[in-house]
Amino acid sequence: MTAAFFDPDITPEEAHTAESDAAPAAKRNRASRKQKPAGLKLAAGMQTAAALVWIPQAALLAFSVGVISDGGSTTDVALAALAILALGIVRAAVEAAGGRIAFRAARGELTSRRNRAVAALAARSPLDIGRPASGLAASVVSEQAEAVVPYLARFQPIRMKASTVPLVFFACIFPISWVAALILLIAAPLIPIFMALIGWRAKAASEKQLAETGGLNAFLLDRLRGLATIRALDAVDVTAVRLRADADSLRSRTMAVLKIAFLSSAVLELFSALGVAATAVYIGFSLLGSIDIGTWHGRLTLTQGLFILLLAPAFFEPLRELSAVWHDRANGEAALAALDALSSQGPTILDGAEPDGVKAPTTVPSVQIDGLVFRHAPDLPVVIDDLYLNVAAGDHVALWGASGSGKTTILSLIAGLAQHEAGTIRVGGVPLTEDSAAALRCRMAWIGQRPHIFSGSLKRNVSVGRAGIDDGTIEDALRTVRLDGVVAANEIAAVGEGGLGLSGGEALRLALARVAANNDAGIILADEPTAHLDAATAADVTEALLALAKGRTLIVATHDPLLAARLDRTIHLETRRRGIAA
Ligand SMILES: Nc1ncnc2c1ncn2[C@@H]1O[C@H](COP(=O)(O)OP(=O)(O)OP(=O)(O)O)[C@@H](O)[C@H]1O
Repeated sequence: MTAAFFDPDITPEEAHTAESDAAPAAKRNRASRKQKPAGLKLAAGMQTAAALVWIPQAALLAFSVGVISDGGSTTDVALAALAILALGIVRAAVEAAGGRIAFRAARGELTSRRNRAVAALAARSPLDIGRPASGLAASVVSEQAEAVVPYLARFQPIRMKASTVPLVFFACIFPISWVAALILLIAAPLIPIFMALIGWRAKAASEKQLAETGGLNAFLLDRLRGLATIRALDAVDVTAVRLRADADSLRSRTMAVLKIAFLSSAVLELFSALGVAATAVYIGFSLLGSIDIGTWHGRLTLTQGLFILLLAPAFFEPLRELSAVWHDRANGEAALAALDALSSQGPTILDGAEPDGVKAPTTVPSVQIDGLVFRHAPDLPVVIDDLYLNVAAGDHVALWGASGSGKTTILSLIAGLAQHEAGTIRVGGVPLTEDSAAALRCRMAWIGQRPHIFSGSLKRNVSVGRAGIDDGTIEDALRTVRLDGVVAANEIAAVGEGGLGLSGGEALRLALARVAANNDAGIILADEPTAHLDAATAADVTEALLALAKGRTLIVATHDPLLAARLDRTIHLETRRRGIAA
């Protein structure tokens, strides 16, 4: 059993992924999250090498034109033409292979960061009020995270290209003409300077836009869940106005990001066009004989001039590509930061990084609590203070106390859903620790006040993705809780989201069926199972629960005197802090 069993916002599939590496992933440090995938370096190297192939191509092209202008025939340049073609093919192949490697590496990196974020979310304690809103988490993990791929697959290789290729081209041009080299040298640095200035603004704008998107998603999901309440309180218009305002704000943030993206492209096009034009003017006048400075030896020849002219646009090409992907960087870094924020540590459930092979008790477990102390956060007062509790194997007990006395908290602590501050909890004699929690939780079943029902068939709702639960077991479980006649178990969409189509009592019986299908659960933890039910339905649920609890340990937090009276004993909790030895 994992946190996902208790967490309505995590699907069984996510739970399965998260289960394997929840805690270790959550504990990885920030530095490791900043590492870039290894394949990207290779891809960047290949794309840079492909760009440099243009140098011999340009040299051969200039040489061929020079030969023809000196009266040579096309056969004199046939070999050069073939070499240009061959180099072109090599260049295209290397570039395509580099692109493919970069894309694969980026997708792999995104998948592992997504898994890390989902694992960290699954490991967060359900008692943690600082957990990210479900809509925000869903938006970051599914939608915003996609911005990581273009950032890693395009921006990273192009950045390497932009920092290498112009320097090599400069080194090729400088020995021929220092004036042409000087023109490029003056035009080139202006581009990164302006790009950096614009980039800072772009990143800030992009972060704001992503935050706004996440906020809007969280708001939307929250309000959709509470649609009935909103209607009942006649707050539809207010909600619509707020939604419209949020959507407007998102629109203006998106436009701000786009404005900056267009501005950065315009700046770059301007400087690269000026650089190429100035080089062309210089070479043109040099060839016409109007200018005879700028070369190291004599006047510029046609071959030399053409070679420089062919290299000049290619000199700016990587910088132009950099501009095209510049806002990928802003979006990508903002998405990485958002994923990292989801993966950041908060209060977690007990779930060890490397279970040390602790064996859960094979017989029906007892629960023994000694000197338990718990607070929800370091700056909050203690909720459970020095609690002693002894529940023998097979015992059925009620936790009784005023609202706020800590009944739900105690059940959560027994299930290891939060870390206690002091004291020990033993389940079947095994101390509940990071290492033993996962194994011990496999022996527990939880019935919450409002069990989360997933949209889909009853069968899927009973099995919730757990391995080893076959159709026969599910049908038996539904029969045990007398749900078999309510809706067809196999029907794909038998139940709507949040249990739509089931009454409150039926939803609770469905939660009981989940327990009935779990033969390993030696302890049942039930949190106010009869709350919100009418007397007849509460009696039904009580009967079903008691039938299910035969031969198992049962701890029920309840305010229901009829339910408490049916259990072996009642443990009274004082409101606030002090527990009673039981
Ligand atoms: N996630 C949380 N973060 C901070 N404080 C919390 C959190 N959950 C509960 N509390 C506080 O802890 C105390 C105990 O809450 P708990 O839900 O365990 O009480 P309870 O006895 O189950 O109440 P009820 O009978 O109303 O369900 C309460 O004062 C409550 O305000």
